[in-house]
Parts: sequence; structure tokens; C-alpha cells
Amino acid sequence: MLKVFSYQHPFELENGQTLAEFELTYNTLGQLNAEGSNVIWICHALTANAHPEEWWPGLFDKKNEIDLDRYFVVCANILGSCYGSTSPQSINPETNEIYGLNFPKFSIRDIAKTLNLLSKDLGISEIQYLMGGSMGGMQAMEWAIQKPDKIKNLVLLATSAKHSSWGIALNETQRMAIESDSTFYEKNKTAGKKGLEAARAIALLSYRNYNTYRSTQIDKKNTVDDFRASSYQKYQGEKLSKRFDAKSYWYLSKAMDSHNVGRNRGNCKKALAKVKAKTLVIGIQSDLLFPVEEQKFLAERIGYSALEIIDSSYGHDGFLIEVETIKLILRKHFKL
Ligand SMILES: CC(=O)SCCNC(=O)CCNC(=O)[C@H](O)C(C)(C)COP(=O)(O)OP(=O)(O)OC[C@H]1O[C@@H](n2cnc3c(N)ncnc32)[C@H](O)[C@@H]1OP(=O)(O)O
Ligand SMILES: N[C@@H](CCO)C(=O)O
Repeated sequence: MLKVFSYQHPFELENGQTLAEFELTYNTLGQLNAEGSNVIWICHALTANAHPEEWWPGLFDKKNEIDLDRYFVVCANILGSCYGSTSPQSINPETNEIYGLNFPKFSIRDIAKTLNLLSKDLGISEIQYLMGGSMGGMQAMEWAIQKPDKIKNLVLLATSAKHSSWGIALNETQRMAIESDSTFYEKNKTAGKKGLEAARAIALLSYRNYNTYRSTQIDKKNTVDDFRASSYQKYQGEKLSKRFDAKSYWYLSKAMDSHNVGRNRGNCKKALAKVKAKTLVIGIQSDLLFPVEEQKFLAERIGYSALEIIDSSYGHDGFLIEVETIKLILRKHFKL
């Protein structure tokens, strides 16, 4: 059952704009101990929700070896996402109208601040394990830099210290697809649906790779049109547009682009040096979106860190799919 954190105070964003208030939906598993210190906190990626048992099956559900009775597991739907938290689809309390594209842009740094406000409201004094993949890893590292004494162990998967020009170009291309859908500017629930489908199809090319398509999208030998790869792209686009909102996608991709831990902190090296958590950085060998050199960059600059590279053919989405390997790596480094 989703819970709701309602922050009824003005929240200043990094860009100087202010949200009059915001809400985050979140899920918890287990019980918080008296000290508020037995916490596993999961930060979700771009299109995920606050149910890690759905998108990280086997890692955070009852079947898993992680003794969920020992921990209080928290996962919040991030600001701007469409799974219940304040987003472009929310009503602006100052106008009583749907925000739509009047919603302010926000950064990964802002998202991390909202998560910390929720953790304070929950009475959490320290987080034993803070974990996140991709955009979730961006949030987790920002939080560990902002609150270095609060985060004891940090797990960063398939992520980077600063979103690369390659990643920004991919996001901009996806936003171009969304913006080319004239319905995107409407305020109804399906605004930008076709544009979002095209954006997802573009994104998928960065989440997978040549080998994953070669091995799964095989056509009969005399095929001349209507290839399986074509129907797969259309299917994945439709699959996302059934559960996600184009404006949320647009804003969250902008937040990803904003990610740079070194901004106004000197540089990434100085920023990462603030992390006190024991850190495990996990990369996916075939990741085209967040190449392993970005995880090596993180591990080399975070004081107390280890690096593990998973030899997976899945590409970037391997951080969601290679759960059995991730579990082994977690057990190797932590007493989880
Ligand atoms: C319920 C929720 O998802 S809520 C939020 C959670 N979601 C997220 O976090 C997003 C991250 N998760 C993901 O992106 C996915 O779960 C992944 C990456 C882990 C796996 O992606 P999936 O789409 O499940 O698997 P995959 O990419 O292998 O595609 C298989 C699907 O494509 C279909 N498919 C495969 N080839 C084709 C084709 N040529 N034409 C049409 N459909 C095809 C399969 O039938 C299968 O359909 P399904 O959706 O009924 O399972
Ligand atoms: N494919 C996942 C990860 C993207 O980084 C998602 O849609 O959230």
C-alpha cells in the first residue's frame, strides 16, 4: 500500500524556482528500529516506481535472501514521476490548475533533497544501504555527498558522476520525438503518447545492443518487411506509454541531464571525496549508455570503494536483469 509524504512548505529548487509544496509516494517493507538506523533505501531509475519488487524481482522481495526482517526497506517515487508523487500532472496549489509544462525543471540534487526530507519525516537517523541504478545511482550519490554521515554503505550501479554528452544527446533526441507530437502540449492524460513511444524506442537502443537484438529479434529467412525488430520497438513504445506520462518523461530526462556532482563543488573529484560511505560500484561490461569507464571514474575517486564489472550481454538494462549476479556481488562485499 503506497504511503504519501506531504511536505507542506515552500521547497526551493537548485534553479532558484520554488515548489509551494510537494508530495512523494513511497513504499516500506519491515520495521524501523528504535534508533532509526536499520534502513535499506532504494532509488529507482527513470521509468520505475516505488515497487522494487516489480522491477528488481528477486532482489527486494520475500523470496530473496536479504533478511528483510532485519531491515526497514524504503523506496520512494521520485519528484516529477507519474506514480503518485508531485509531477507535471499534479495540481499547482497556487493556481488550482494542472501544472503541465508550467512545472518547474528540477535537478538530481533537488530529488536527493526531497528524499532526505522524507527520511527525516520517517525518523531515519542513518541509512545502512543506499542503492540505485542509472538515474537512481545519480540520486544515491548526490544524497551521499549532501549527507555523508547519514549514508553508511552505498551501492551505485550503471551510473556516472556527470551525465555524459552522449547521454544528453540521447535524451535530447528523445525529447525531440516527444516535442514533435503536437498533443504533448495538451493537458490530458494521453498528451504526447505517440511521441513518448518513439522516445522509448530510441532509449531502448541505448539500453540494449547489437547482440541482444541479434539473439531475440530473429526473422524468417525470406522476410522483406514487418521485421521482428520493428514490432519489438513499437511494442516497447506502447508498453511504456500505457504506464508512463510523456511530461514526466520529458522532465525526468532533463533532470538526468542536470546530473553533475561537481557543479558548484569545484569538480567531480572534490565532490566525490566528500562521500564517507563504504561504496560498491557495479558496471555492466556491454553498457552503451553508462560505459564502464564511468564506473571506474567513480570508484577511483570515492575514498572507500570497490568496483565490480558484470560481464553481461544485456547492456545498460543488465543492472535490472542480472539480479542473481548482483546478489552474489552484494553478498561478497556486504553482510546483507
Ligand atoms: C510494471 C512496471 O514495469 S512498473 C515500473 C517498473 N519498470 C521499470 O523499472 C522499468 C525498468 N524495467 C524494464 O525496462 C524492464 O522490466 C526490463 C528492461 C527489466 C525488461 O524489459 P522487458 O520488456 O520486460 O523484457 P524484454 O525487453 O526482453 O521484452 C520482452 C517483451 O517484449 C515482447 N517482445 C519481444 N519481441 C517482440 C517483438 N518482436 N514484437 C513484439 N513484442 C515482442 C515479449 O513478448 C515480452 O513481452 P512482455 O512485455 O509481455 O513480457
Ligand atoms: N530501462 C530502465 C532503466 C533506464 O535507465 C527504465 O526504463 O527505467
